[in-house]
Amino acid sequence: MNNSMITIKNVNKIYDNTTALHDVSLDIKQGEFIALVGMSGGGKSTLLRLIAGLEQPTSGSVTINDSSTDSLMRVMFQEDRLLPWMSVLDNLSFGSKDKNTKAHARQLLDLVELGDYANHFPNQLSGGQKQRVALARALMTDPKILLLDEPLGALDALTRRKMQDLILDICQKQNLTTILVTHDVEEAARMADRIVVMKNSTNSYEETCPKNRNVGQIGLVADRVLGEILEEPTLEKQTA
Ligand SMILES: Nc1ncnc2c1ncn2[C@@H]1O[C@H](COP(=O)(O)OP(=O)(O)OP(=O)(O)O)[C@@H](O)[C@H]1O
Repeated sequence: MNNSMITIKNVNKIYDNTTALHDVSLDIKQGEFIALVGMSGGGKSTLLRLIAGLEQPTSGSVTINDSSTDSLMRVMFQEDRLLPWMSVLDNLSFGSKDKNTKAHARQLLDLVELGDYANHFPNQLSGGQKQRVALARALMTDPKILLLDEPLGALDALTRRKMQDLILDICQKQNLTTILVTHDVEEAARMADRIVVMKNSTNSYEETCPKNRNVGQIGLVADRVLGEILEEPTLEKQTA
């Protein structure tokens, strides 16, 4: 049985004179957690945008192997993108008066441990709390695919670590197919089933992470991945 959720086949994405993606192929299984890492400008966010359907490839194909609905996929960004004039609860339910919608929103706030903050406004929350609201909001439509574009980049190390555990726990329990773009190789090694390194706009290196890994294994995987990333010639060398 083919249980692949996302199939990316020979994708190229060219903007004017810039090749953002070159011959990228990737098969992502249902329930798999993928981390995309690599040098700045390597095409990570571009690939995420193509998967989200926000842009189209120049050539090649991105196929989502599920009956497409609007709620299939949700993206979470580095900025929380909450509406400042709405309470936390309304940010999830978009002000809906529907009892079921509100109950679902409250359930999700409990899930992200913010049950007591439903009536707060975004400016009354810490950065980590705002990102937890953003996570709860992303889950409102019961998506099957979660796309995470550096969602923890602005958080301090301790909050970041707690958010990593929370996201992992939710993704596992809800069997979400997840793609995380991150600059933090240790975060990738801690969270992902598979790490894909974008090198010269190509996904030329992959690392499968051991299950139930310990701290030592996380460190080893992170080191190897970092070594792969740093092998890439600098931008100056590429254009020379
Ligand atoms: N809309 C656009 N128009 C023109 N060029 C773009 C556009 N979006 C991305 N690019 C270029 O494509 C390349 C890949 O960009 P992308 O943002 O995908 O990289 P990234 O790996 O996510 O980088 P970072 O880690 O810095 O966020 C870069 O050279 C970038 O300048």
